[in-house]
Amino acid sequence: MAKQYDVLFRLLLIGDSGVGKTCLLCRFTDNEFHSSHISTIGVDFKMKTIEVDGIKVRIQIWDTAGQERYQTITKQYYRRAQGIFLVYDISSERSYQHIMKWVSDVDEVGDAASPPVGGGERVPQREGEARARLNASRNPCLPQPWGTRLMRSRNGRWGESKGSSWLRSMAWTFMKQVPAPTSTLKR
Ligand SMILES: Nc1nc2c(ncn2[C@@H]2O[C@H](COP(=O)(O)OP(=O)(O)OP(=O)(O)O)[C@@H](O)[C@H]2O)c(=O)[nH]1
Repeated sequence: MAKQYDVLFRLLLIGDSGVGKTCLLCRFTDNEFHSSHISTIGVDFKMKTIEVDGIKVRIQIWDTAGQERYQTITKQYYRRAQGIFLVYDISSERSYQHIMKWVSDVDEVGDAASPPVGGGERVPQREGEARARLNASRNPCLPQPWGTRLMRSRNGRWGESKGSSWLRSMAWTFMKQVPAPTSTLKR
């Protein structure tokens, strides 16, 4: 049977419990939103295949539990990921400040970029979105928020633009050993 994709990317979502990681993933893969919060237990994953410049890219996204008690399990997935999304709730300064902690967890197993730094408590949605854009523009290591585009590697475009205005959560990814898509293409 013909291979259903040319290149596979393994990506990971991390961040505090309740910031919207599972929702972000459901919106991306199934275009669905669930208002209930059922905490992820350990890890879960979803896949989606998209076509970029004629290349079939299969994206396998691992959704991790934000709760502390699962971290021994979830950390085991960091090393195998080619990209990691740091997710926070733009209406919660606390979840944003915790991004530092998530980055240092990732640092323990590989490369990481410096996250933006903040202060304060509850942040109004518009301000949170504006800050997210500003932080992304200030730090070239952190690509644009999810609402603008999914991912962009240093070697060129291979992600998909996916605007979701309803999203409070913003995600960034920083690249770790991302291969140029062409190097892994089926010939
Ligand atoms: N209003 C609003 N609510 C959201 C949004 N994203 C997620 N939520 C809500 O936030 C809650 C938590 O969402 P989840 O996606 O389950 O959070 P999570 O980060 O996966 O949580 P853990 O699995 O515990 O780590 C749910 O009640 C969602 O409905 C959003 O963009 N807007």
